[in-house]
Amino acid sequence: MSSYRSAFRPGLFDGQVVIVTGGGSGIGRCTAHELASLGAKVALLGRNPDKLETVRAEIEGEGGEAACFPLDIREEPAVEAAVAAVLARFGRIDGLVNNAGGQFPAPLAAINQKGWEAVVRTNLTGGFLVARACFIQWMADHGGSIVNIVADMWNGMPGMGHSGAARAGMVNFTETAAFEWAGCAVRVNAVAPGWIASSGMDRYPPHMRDIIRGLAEHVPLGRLGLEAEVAAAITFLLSPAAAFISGTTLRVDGAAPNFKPHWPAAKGKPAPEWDAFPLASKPSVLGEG
Ligand SMILES: CCCCCCC/C=C/C(=O)SCCNC(=O)CCNC(=O)[C@H](O)C(C)(C)COP(=O)(O)OP(=O)(O)OC[C@H]1O[C@@H](n2cnc3c(N)ncnc32)[C@H](O)[C@@H]1OP(=O)(O)O
Ligand SMILES: NC(=O)C1=CN([C@@H]2O[C@H](COP(=O)(O)OP(=O)(O)OC[C@H]3O[C@@H](n4cnc5c(N)ncnc54)[C@H](OP(=O)(O)O)[C@@H]3O)[C@@H](O)[C@H]2O)C=CC1
Repeated sequence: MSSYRSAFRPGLFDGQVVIVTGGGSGIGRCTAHELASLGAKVALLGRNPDKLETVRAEIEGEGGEAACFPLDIREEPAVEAAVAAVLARFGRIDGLVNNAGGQFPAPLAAINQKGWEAVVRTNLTGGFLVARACFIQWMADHGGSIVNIVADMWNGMPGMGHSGAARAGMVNFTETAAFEWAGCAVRVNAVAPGWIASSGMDRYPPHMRDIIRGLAEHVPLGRLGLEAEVAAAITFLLSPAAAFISGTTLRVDGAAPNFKPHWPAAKGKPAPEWDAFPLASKPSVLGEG
């Protein structure tokens, strides 16, 4: 019996198979737990096999079913082989959570071609390759739902120019795929997290720690988001509740892009009303673990 307290009804994804890239940590791990708690069989994709295996064991320890498929999403043959392996193992693919991603912080002038391409391939090309493989190998004939995780980098993001460009590309890919693949009953949406207290926050260098700790002051809701709050948005978009939603990008950001400096954000980092995932990452940079 899963300890995950999903807002969605038990059994919602019974019999379904969902791929979660970047499923070995953070938002991907949390989403994998939520989907498994709702009955989905989860295919965990990521580079580090040990991280994937840990999450697989967690899910199976809670009564769910999962399997690991290590790969680098930037490598087309590996992506095609992993999707084929998911089909060989589970026999179908109903959903894809294109979550793997990340970047290194650097000003534009300090990013060389190799670095630019490493990040663009991670956050744009890789997502395209996984979506395309799922579409060609299964969804074109059987339908499905794809959720691409992007980032709240609207109007540019200093220090994240490579990632912001890739995420903008992924939003546009989402819009085009939603149209091209609609005739095959494939819905394609994106979720744009704002600042989320995930394991990812501990991957930034020490000189950024004070900046990260101060981010909540620029969020109208006065706090960072939870991994489970992103997972819930993803789960909604995968679910039948979103059957007429395709081509959209759902922001999960506490209204951060609406912040204006003449008006204070909510004070005191209010406790979330709903904390679905007791096992969520506790990023040390935020002093929570
Ligand atoms: C304002 C505060 C925070 C705001 C948060 C904004 C919202 C977003 C949040 C998140 O996304 S949380 C997720 C966090 N997780 C990560 O970011 C993952 C960590 N990053 C990585 O794993 C890697 O950077 C990568 C992006 C996946 C790329 O990995 P890869 O193994 O392919 O690359 P590398 O071999 O490490 O480097 C390749 C190449 O890139 C250049 N480069 C790398 N680091 C830097 C740097 N610090 N400055 C400039 N250039 C860099 C360089 O050309 C590297 O090649 P070599 O020189 O090593 O040959
Ligand atoms: N936390 C936040 O505030 C925000 C996060 N996001 C995005 O949400 C997503 C999840 O981030 P989060 O959980 O916070 O951070 P994590 O760093 O914990 O998760 C990123 C995951 O992506 C995987 N990954 C990265 N590159 C590759 C690759 N080339 N091939 C396969 N897997 C890869 C990593 O696995 P491995 O280590 O095995 O490679 C890791 O599990 C990312 O796309 C992130 O950029 C967007 C906005 C804000």
